[in-house]
Amino acid sequence: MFRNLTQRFHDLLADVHDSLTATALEPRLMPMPKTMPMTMPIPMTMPSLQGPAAQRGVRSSASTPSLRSRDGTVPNHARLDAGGNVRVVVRVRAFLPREIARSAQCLIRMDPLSQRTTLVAPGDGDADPANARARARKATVEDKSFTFDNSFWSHDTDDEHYATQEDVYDSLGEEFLDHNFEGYHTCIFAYGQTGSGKSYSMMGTADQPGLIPRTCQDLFERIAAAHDETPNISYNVRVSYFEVYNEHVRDLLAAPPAPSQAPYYLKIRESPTEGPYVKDLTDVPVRSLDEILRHMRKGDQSRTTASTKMNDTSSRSHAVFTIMLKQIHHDLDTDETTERSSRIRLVDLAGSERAKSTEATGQRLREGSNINRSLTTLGRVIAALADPKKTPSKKGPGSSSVVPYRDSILTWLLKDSLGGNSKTAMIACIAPSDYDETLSTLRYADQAKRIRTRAVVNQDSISTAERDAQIAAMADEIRALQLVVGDSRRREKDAREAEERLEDYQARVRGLQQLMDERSLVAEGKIRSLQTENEALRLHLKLALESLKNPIPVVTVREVDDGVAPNAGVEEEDGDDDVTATKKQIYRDRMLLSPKRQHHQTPDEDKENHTPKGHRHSLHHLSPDKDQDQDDGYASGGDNSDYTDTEEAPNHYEAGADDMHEQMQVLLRDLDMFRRKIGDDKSRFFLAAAADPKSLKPHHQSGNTGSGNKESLTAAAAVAISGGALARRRNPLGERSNII
Ligand SMILES: Nc1ncnc2c1ncn2[C@@H]1O[C@H](COP(=O)(O)OP(=O)(O)OP(=O)(O)O)[C@@H](O)[C@H]1O
Repeated sequence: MFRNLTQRFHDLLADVHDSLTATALEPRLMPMPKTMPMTMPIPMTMPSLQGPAAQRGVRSSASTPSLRSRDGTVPNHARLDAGGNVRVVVRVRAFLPREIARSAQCLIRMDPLSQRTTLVAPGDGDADPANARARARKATVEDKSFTFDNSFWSHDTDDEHYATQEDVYDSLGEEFLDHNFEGYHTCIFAYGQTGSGKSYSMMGTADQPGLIPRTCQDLFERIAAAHDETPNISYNVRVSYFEVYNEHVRDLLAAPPAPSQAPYYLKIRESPTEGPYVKDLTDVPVRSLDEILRHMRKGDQSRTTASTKMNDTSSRSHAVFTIMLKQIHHDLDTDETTERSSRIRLVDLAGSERAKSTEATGQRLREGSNINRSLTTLGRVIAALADPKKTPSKKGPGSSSVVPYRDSILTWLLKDSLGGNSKTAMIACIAPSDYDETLSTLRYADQAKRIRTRAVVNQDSISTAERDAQIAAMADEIRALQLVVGDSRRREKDAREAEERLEDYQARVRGLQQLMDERSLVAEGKIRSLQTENEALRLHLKLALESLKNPIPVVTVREVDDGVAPNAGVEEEDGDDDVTATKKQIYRDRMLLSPKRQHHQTPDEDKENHTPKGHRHSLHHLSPDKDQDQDDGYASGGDNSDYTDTEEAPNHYEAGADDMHEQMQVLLRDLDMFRRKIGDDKSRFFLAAAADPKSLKPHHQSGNTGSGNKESLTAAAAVAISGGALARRRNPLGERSNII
C-alpha cells in the first residue's frame, strides 16, 4: 500500500511538472552545455580553467552543489521556485602577510554539513590589535553562529574543504547562469569589510579568475553549445560596466576623460518597466568570450582603486558589471517566436572601513565616508526588505513600509535586484581575524537571508499571425515615417530654395535702391540747376520787362537845342544796331512828343514813365506841364520855332508822316528781329538746360557764384535791356505785351 501511495505521489508530481513545464518554458530553449563538447577556445588568461582543477568535481564541503545537475538538465524545482529568498553565502579568506606578521588568530569556524559559520570571540591569547575593542568588551563578546546557503572555507588551501574560485562559481555562479537562461534577472553582489576578499571573489586574479570571468566563459560556452544543438535559437549579448564613486556614476567602458578634463558622471533615470537605470551608459554588444573579457579588463583598469593600510589595491567604488542576455527562439512547428531577456548583474561593492583601521586621510577619508554611508543605506534597505513589519511606514501602522532605496545611488540602482524582479545572491566576504567587522558582516548577511524577491521569467511569445501583424504594423510605420522624412526633406529643400530666392531678390532690391538713390541725387542736382536757371531766366525776363517798361533813351538835349539833325543828339556806339535804333527812336520821340501826339499817350504809359527815378529825368518831357513850363528843346523847337508859318506846316507833317511810316517799317523789322533773338535766347537757354543741366551749374558751383552769376545775369540783362529798350522804342503804340 505504501508503495502504491509513493507511486501515486510520483505520478502526480510528474503530471504537475509536465503541465507546468508546458505552460512555462519551451524545453528546447534550454541549452545544456555540459553535455556538449567544448567548442569555445579557452583564453590563456584563465589557466586554471584548463588545468586539473577544471576537471575535478565540487569538493568544497561547505557548499551545496549547483541546482543544475551535472548531466546538464535543470532540476524542476528550480524552475518552479520563481520567487524566493536572497541566497546568501559566506566566504572566509586566507591570512594576509600583514595578519601573519602580527600573529593574528583565525576566529572563523565552518561546518561543511550544516553550512554553519561560527565567529569565535577573541580569547586571552589573541593579541591582534584589530580585536582590542572586542577584548575590551570581553563580558559581552561571545561566539556567534549563523547558517547560510553556503559557507565557503577559503582560509587554508591545505584543508580538504578548501573552496577554490571554481568551487564558488560551480556552487553559485553556475546556478545563477541557469536562471538567466531560464529568463530570470539575477544579481550577485559581494559584501564585506575592506580587504576581506570581495574583488578576489568577483573578479579574481589572472591565474585565479573569479565569478565574473567564469560567468562570461560559461555563458559563451553554453551559447556555442546551444547553437550546435538548436540552430533556430539566436542569442544576443550586451555588456555594460559602471562604478558608483563618491555617489556619482562613472561609465567604465567609455573612453576616460583627459587628465585636464573633469570626470563625466552619468545620470540615473527610472523607467516604469525596467526600474532605475543609468542614462547614456555604454552598452556594448559582444559576440565572443575574448570580446567580453576585453571589455571587463578595460573597465576594471578604469575603476578607482587606491592603496590603504588595509588593502594595497582597495576598491574605492562600487562596481557593477552587467550582462544582458537575449534568446530568440523560433519554433518551426508552431511558427511561433519566443524571446527571453535576462540581466546578469555582478556587483563588487567597496568595503566598509574604519578610518582608524585604514588610517585614511584627505581624499581616502572622504571616499571611506561615502562608502560607509552608502553601505549603511544598503543595510537599512536590507533591514527594511528583510523585516517589512518592523520598518516604520510613512503611511502609518499596517501599511507597507517604505524602503529607503533612494537614500543612496547604490541602493537606488540595485532596487530591482534587492527587492524586485531578480534572483539575488550575496557573497559575504569575511577576514579571518577581525571580530567586530566580521560580526557586522555576518549580521548583514543573516538579515539578507530573509529578503524575498519576486523574480519572473522575462519572456514574450508571439504567434506567426501576431508577428506578421507586428511586421505589417512596423512596415506601415516605416512607410509613414519615410513619407514624413521625404516630406520634411522636400520642405527643407523648398525652404532652402525660397531662402536663396529671397536673398537674391533682396540683393536686387538693394541694387535698385542704390541706383534709385544715385538717380535721385542726380535728379536733385538737375532740379537745383533748373531752379537756378529758372531763377536766372526769371530775372532775365524781369529785367527785360523792366527794360521794356522803362526804356532808357540816350538823349542829349543840348544837341537838339542846337538844331542838330535828329540823329545828332544820340550818343554813338560803335557798330551797334541798337544804337542806330536808339537814335531813330529819339527822333521818333521828338516827332511823337509834339503837342498833337501827346493826346494819344495812354494813362498807363504816363504812369509807367513816372516810376523809375532815373528815368523820370529823361522822360519828364512827356508831362504837358513840363512842356509848357520848361524849355526842353522839344516843344519850343517843334511848335514855335520851326513851324510858325501855318501853310508850311501840313507839308511838314506829311513829310514827317512819311518819315514816320518809313521809320515804323524799320522799327517793325527791328522788332521782328528782336523777337527772333529773344526766341533764340529762350530756346538756346532751355535746350542747354535740358541737354546738360550741369553746363549751367558753374555759375553756382564754381565758388565764384556771385561774380559768375552776376556776369551771366548781367549779360542776360544787357540783352534783355537792349532788346527791351528796342522793343519799347519800337512799340510805342501799345504792342508791348506781344514782344516776349
Ligand atoms: N580566498 C582568497 N584566497 C587567497 N587570497 C585572497 C582571498 N581573498 C582575498 N585574498 C587576497 O586578499 C587581498 C584583499 O582582497 P580583495 O582586494 O579582494 O579585498 P576587497 O574586499 O575587495 O577589499 P576592498 O574592499 O578594499 O577593495 C588581496 O591581496 C587578495 O588577493
